[in-house]
Amino acid sequence: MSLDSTSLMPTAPTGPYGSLAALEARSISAWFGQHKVLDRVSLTMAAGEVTALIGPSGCGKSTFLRILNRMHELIPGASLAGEVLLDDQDLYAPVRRITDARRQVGMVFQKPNPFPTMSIYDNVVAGLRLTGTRIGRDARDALVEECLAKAGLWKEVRDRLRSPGGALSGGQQQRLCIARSLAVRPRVLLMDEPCSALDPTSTRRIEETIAELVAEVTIVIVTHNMQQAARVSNQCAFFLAEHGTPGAIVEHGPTEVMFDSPQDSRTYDYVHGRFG
Ligand SMILES: Nc1ncnc2c1ncn2[C@@H]1O[C@H](COP(=O)(O)OP(=O)(O)OP(=O)(O)O)[C@@H](O)[C@H]1O
Repeated sequence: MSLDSTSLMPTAPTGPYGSLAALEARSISAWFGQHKVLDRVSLTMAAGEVTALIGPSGCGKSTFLRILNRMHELIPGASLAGEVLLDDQDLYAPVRRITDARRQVGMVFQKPNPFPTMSIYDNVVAGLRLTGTRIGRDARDALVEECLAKAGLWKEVRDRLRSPGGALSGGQQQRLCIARSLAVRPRVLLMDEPCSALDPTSTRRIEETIAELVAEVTIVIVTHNMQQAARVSNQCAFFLAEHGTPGAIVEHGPTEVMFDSPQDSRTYDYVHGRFG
């Protein structure tokens, strides 16, 4: 597949976004009990870019993503080795609180998961309570509008902010989840197949939102949709777990190169739909 003129691939920002952060994974290995599922994976996810993680089912993409915001360690029996650095600071340093790591590295999941009975407004600010952030009413109102606007949802919900989040369509719920993630001002946003439960129109809107958001937050997205990886990402990393071995990165680089002239024939075969 070649990249075409419909690409939404954003360019790295040149604007006044001083807080853009790079995320670097160094030699990450992961286990569930005795089962090793990732083997020494290293990847730098550049500030102000969208990095897509691609590869067949079961090669460890979601596990890798969960390690990037310290969710992996919550799973009973799960363990890991290696380092994750957010702007050169160790995310797993003993002095760093886990809630702080999650605030700085947010996550949007495959299935939209707003609090269904909570209002749209309260959904957006729900993360503030969890992180113990206190702000006044006016600032809160402004934050809700800002985050809903950034998630591309403000115009659709501005007149019904007190309606329950669960009353929105699937695509709107996913954009509400993006707004909720943004409200705590993360420096990195992880997205685990955020469009796989959505129709093509909602998918397109989320992709447009990603293209706009990357000006202020570094994005890492797992996707099985190669057209989507081509449209939204600047960089791609191809994961593979061959013949029962733990997942590893075969190749990574600029998306255009990964699709048009990768070094490894397995990368070419995968992105062109020949397996997986
Ligand atoms: N909670 C868990 N307990 C035990 N094993 C797990 C758990 N979660 C994932 N695994 C195993 O870890 C390996 C990697 O799974 P993971 O979900 O990270 O892969 P993936 O590439 O994201 O797959 P998919 O594309 O299907 O989501 C698989 O062998 C899977 O069975």
